[in-house]
Amino acid sequence: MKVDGKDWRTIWVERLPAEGEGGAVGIIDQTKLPHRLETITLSTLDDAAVAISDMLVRGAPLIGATAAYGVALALRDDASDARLSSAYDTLYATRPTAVNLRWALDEMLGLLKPLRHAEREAAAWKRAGEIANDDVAINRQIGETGLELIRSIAATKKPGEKVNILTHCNAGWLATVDWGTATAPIYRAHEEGIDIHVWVDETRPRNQGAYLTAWELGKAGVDHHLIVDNTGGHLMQHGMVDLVIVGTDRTTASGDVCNKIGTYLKALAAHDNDVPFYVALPSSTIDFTIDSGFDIPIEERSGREVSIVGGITAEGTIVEVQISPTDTPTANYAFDVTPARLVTGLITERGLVSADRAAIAERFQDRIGNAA
Ligand SMILES: CSC[C@@H](O)[C@@H](O)C(=O)COP(=O)(O)O
Repeated sequence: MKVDGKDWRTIWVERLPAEGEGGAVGIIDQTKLPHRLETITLSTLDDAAVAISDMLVRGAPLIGATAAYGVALALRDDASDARLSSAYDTLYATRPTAVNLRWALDEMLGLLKPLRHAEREAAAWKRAGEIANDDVAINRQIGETGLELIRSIAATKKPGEKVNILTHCNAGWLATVDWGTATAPIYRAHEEGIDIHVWVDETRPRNQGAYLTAWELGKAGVDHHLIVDNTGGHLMQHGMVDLVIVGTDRTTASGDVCNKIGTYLKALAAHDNDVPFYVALPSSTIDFTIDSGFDIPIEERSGREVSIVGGITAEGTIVEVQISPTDTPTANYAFDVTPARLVTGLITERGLVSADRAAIAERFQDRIGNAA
């Protein structure tokens, strides 16, 4: 997406490996947004692993793409089976919930394992690049699917009325390589001149809505308001939300949706108010090995994320402040599960799919066999 007139992706190749020199990957350091747009270079497997676990990159599809490049970086001086397998394990351990991580690592391992050691590094860079490029094309397609939904709602509006969309967390271009999942339909609708407005949940504790989604939408010129996490129910009761679109870190074969903590409460409020609740996802986010959402591992992160909030002072200094008594115990569950019955539909690269086992199996028949 464009930021101040310049085209950006969240991850890119800075240097392919050449004689005697390893490759390198550039990323936007998302821990610095929205106050600073800074990039850093990943040159080693550990750089990639830390970027994922410390959330310099985050969002299920981008975690997958970064892991793929992490494998490529790992093979620089050693392309043995042992190195491949330790790179897999190191990257797999970074974050537990987003299944795109396992998907991307399996893609890499499946391709590289049968190759001769001397062929592996170049093949890894090529496949990681394809995974990144495919993500862009898939999200663009998700945008087309979702655009139809937004168009049909826009057709019911009186002149001057906006289509109001609520989103949670950041399933924007920053969570992918480009376009985003939940935001792709929003950006496409904006491009088409449809009058849209987005309610952006701040998304405590890490504030992906406040720090990232609000920044993205602002840079793209999409009308939006940042709201605190508990506002959605009130807005829905007052007819101020036409549809909810969120992303997902893992959706099961039966259509249960795991996404950022708080998503479930939005789905409940949407259900109670007859507001359509859609989930946008690439098929790499479907875990065909799991049926119930309650079998999905839920990441628990440091309590510091709950008790300490970062921001910028009026003087432009970035600071962290403690918001609770220093000795208050905290709990930090990063994701929750929205049962399929609360999901109106899945917005995918293969069109709109019902959140139920038969519909998912029918649309993604070819993917089921690949499930580990
Ligand atoms: C297109 S991204 C989908 C999800 O990964 C997104 O909604 C989300 O929950 C991100 O969580 P994060 O903890 O920031 O990685």
